[in-house]
Amino acid sequence: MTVFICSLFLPKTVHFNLPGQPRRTSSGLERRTTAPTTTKVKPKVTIDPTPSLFTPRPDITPPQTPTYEEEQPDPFANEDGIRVQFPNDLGSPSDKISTAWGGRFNQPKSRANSPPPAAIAEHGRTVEKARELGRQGVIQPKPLVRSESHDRVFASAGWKIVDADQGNGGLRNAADAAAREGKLSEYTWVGTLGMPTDALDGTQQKQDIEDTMATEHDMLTVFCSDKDFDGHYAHFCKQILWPVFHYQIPDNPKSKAYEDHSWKYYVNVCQAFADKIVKNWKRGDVVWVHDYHLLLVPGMVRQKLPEAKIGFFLHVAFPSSEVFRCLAVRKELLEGMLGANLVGFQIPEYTRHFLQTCSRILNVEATTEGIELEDRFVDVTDMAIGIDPVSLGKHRDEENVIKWLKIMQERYKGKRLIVARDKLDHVRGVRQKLLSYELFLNKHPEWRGHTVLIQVALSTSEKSDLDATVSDIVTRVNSSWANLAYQPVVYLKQDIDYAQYLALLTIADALMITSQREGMNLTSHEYLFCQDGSLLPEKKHGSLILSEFAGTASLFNKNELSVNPWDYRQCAEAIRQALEMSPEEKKRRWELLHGAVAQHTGSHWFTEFLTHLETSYSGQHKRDQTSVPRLSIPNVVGKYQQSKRRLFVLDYEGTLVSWGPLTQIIPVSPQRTLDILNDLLLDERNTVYVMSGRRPKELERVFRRVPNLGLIAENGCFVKAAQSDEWTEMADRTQIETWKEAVRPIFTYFLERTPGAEIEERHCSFQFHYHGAEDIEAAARQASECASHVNDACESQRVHAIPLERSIVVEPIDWTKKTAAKKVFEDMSASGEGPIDFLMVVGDGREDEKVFKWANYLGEKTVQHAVTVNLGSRSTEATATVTQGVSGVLTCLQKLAAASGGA
Ligand SMILES: O=P(O)(O)OC[C@H]1O[C@H](O[C@H]2O[C@H](CO)[C@@H](O)[C@H](O)[C@H]2O)[C@H](O)[C@@H](O)[C@@H]1O
Repeated sequence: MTVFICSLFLPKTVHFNLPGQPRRTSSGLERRTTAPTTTKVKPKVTIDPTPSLFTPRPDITPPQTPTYEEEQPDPFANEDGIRVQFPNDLGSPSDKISTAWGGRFNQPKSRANSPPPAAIAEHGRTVEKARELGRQGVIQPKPLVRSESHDRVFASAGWKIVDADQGNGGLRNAADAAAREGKLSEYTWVGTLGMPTDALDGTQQKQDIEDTMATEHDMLTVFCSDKDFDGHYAHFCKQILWPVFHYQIPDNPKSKAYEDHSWKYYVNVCQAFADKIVKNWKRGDVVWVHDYHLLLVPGMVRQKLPEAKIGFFLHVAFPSSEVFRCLAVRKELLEGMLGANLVGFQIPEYTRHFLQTCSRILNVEATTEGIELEDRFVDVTDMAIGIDPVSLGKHRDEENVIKWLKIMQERYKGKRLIVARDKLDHVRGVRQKLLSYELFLNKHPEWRGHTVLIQVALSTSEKSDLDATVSDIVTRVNSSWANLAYQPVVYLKQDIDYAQYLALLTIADALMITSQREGMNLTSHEYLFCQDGSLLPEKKHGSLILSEFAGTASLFNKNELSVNPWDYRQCAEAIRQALEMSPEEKKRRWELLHGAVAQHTGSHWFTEFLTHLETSYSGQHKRDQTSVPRLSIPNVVGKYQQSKRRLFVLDYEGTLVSWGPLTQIIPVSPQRTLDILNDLLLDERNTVYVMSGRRPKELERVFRRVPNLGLIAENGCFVKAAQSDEWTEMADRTQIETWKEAVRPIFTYFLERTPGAEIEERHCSFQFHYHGAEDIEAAARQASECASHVNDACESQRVHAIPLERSIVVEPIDWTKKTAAKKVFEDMSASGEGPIDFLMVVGDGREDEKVFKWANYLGEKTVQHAVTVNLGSRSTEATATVTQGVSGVLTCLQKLAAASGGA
């Protein structure tokens, strides 16, 4: 069994050694597909000449920026040649995000802009459209900078597989840790190389790269055209999904979240992933798809492989349904995700949002466990990712980190340091942080000259005014309070290497995260780890200032200094608190925070998800109609004859008679049904209950000619015991009346806006029917809105609105067919007439599933023979099915009644 870990970027990519260009020399041999061109003497090239802030002292030599004059070790690899996975939330330090895709000198350039996007070309308005988009801030593909000779150079260049600097470091670290701990044996990554590949089309080299990735690195390479990748990643992911998932509200005039041509590229890339998976999948394999880049993949794979075990995990936030519903392709995205057997989120808030969004937009039933689709159930859960303390510990103790610590100790002697490393995009809240720091210095003159904010800011492809705004604030703060010996803000608009990063986290007095939204934030975990005092005992247990909008906050129980990044006063106060907190208080908080980090490791997350997926899959698989065996009548007859006390719980419409809409006058029960029930009741060992959504009076009328029959009405809210004329109201009347008062005006409101719809009120439920509506589609939208309103308004009242076929029903959560059946069973068991040793439940609907589940879980000790039978087409908890519908059920009951005589 192989686990396919599907993520947009593979952990490895290709480095080309071009003539006259620096040679990269991390692990792996250089390969050459075609004959090498003559290599001239290589000029000395220095990459990434990070200007140092720190004045080197003769006695302390800072680690040098590596050059490529000679074969150099990978500057980001450790001694074993293993490349360090840099901070989980941001990617590698060498990853200049703006130039990452198609911008590296040692990888081909993109053909993305040639020809122009179809939608633009089709309208014949290329220039005009481009200008218009430009005015709106949309980044258009840059002019083509490659040529045929460019392609030839790459096609004949030597190449090697190297560790990639793009992608989700948290995921990779978690997979590595799980594998190291022996919890993950066979796995294969599926992803792209994170570089343009059009230039390699038709070359042997492309095939060789694909083969090497597969055979030597267990990685399946997904190739897509540069145009598809660019439209998918730079546009649809970055301009539409990323902002919307992080609450950059599309109503904002600057929002780019409109429906545009990039959707089709998103579809194409997802399809390329799905095709690759389908081609390589074998029965029993697990497909685990990651993050917002690949939302459609689970659905696409499910279409081709209905049996596949598919998990999906969203690493970023999932917004409230009010924000998500602004996406033009909202349905498609949700349906794509629901192709999985298990959908996972970082924290409960995102899970809640997703369940609510599905219920509102897709009009499906959402329970706390997941989503009930027509033909299957999708489990939904949350489990927070974490870091890998073992490998982090190793890196933290490396010589380079210690060197940098010394440098910084010297440079910032006597200063208190607040540190941060963020992507410079709006959602990370760097602007808010700087403004809060400015306010802090204004309010607390005593801290001027003694505190420094070190902000590392990584550029992004997002061209925005944010860059300028942030630089202005930095200049303003520095010009207000700096002097020759002091600079209050050190602002690095570039990345730092891994050793510097770990040194920064170790020497800090506080880490400040002010994300406006963030899926998780593992930088804070790494910081807490580095604050254990093992390298710098005098700098330990530093404070964590953390936005309440970062997913991580939900793990920390407010032991961090929790802030709302928009509340500058609160943030400024948190800085003061962090700096002035007593050592005891810092220690107390750190221990609790560190405990949470140690408990939620990446490896734990990884294995927990796969275990949950296994359970979800087997549960769901068991319920798939095709895998539930046909009811064997001889077998049931055998059990029936062995038993002394029997209970039958039989659904009415759809099971004992053909189904009729609840609003219609109840059909007269066919004589055959009544006769069979009477035959069954001739045997004194039998007790028979019929359960229905109908009102008590209706059931009484229908079954008046079946004396001694027990009845369960209104889906479990009323029970009439067999041999009794009295109804017992199971539900709490006051509670019912209270929520009905809240629901009534909501129903009336939507009724007025849905011509042709009608409301049906029962004792314990309300139903909004729209099968007679003039415009069914509009009515379905109104009904789903109505259900959301009811669910919001009555959240605390133990009632829920559920979409049904052309209606929604609002009914209590605590009284169901299951609770009624259970009560009947318990009362009979307590009656002193001996245990029930035969229980048969037959039904066809959603409500009956709960009864099946209850009956199956009773176990042999409680009831020797429990038979649960489903005759619907849905996935089911029942242990058997009948395929001939009502007639099949009646035949079975008839045979049982006949078998009584022979007992
Ligand atoms: O920038 P992208 O290539 O689109 O990827 C988005 C980010 O993905 C990763 O971060 C996300 O996952 C982290 C681990 O689960 C989580 O802590 C974080 O909040 C998420 O945003 C990746 O680590 C980042 O570098 C990417 O920017």
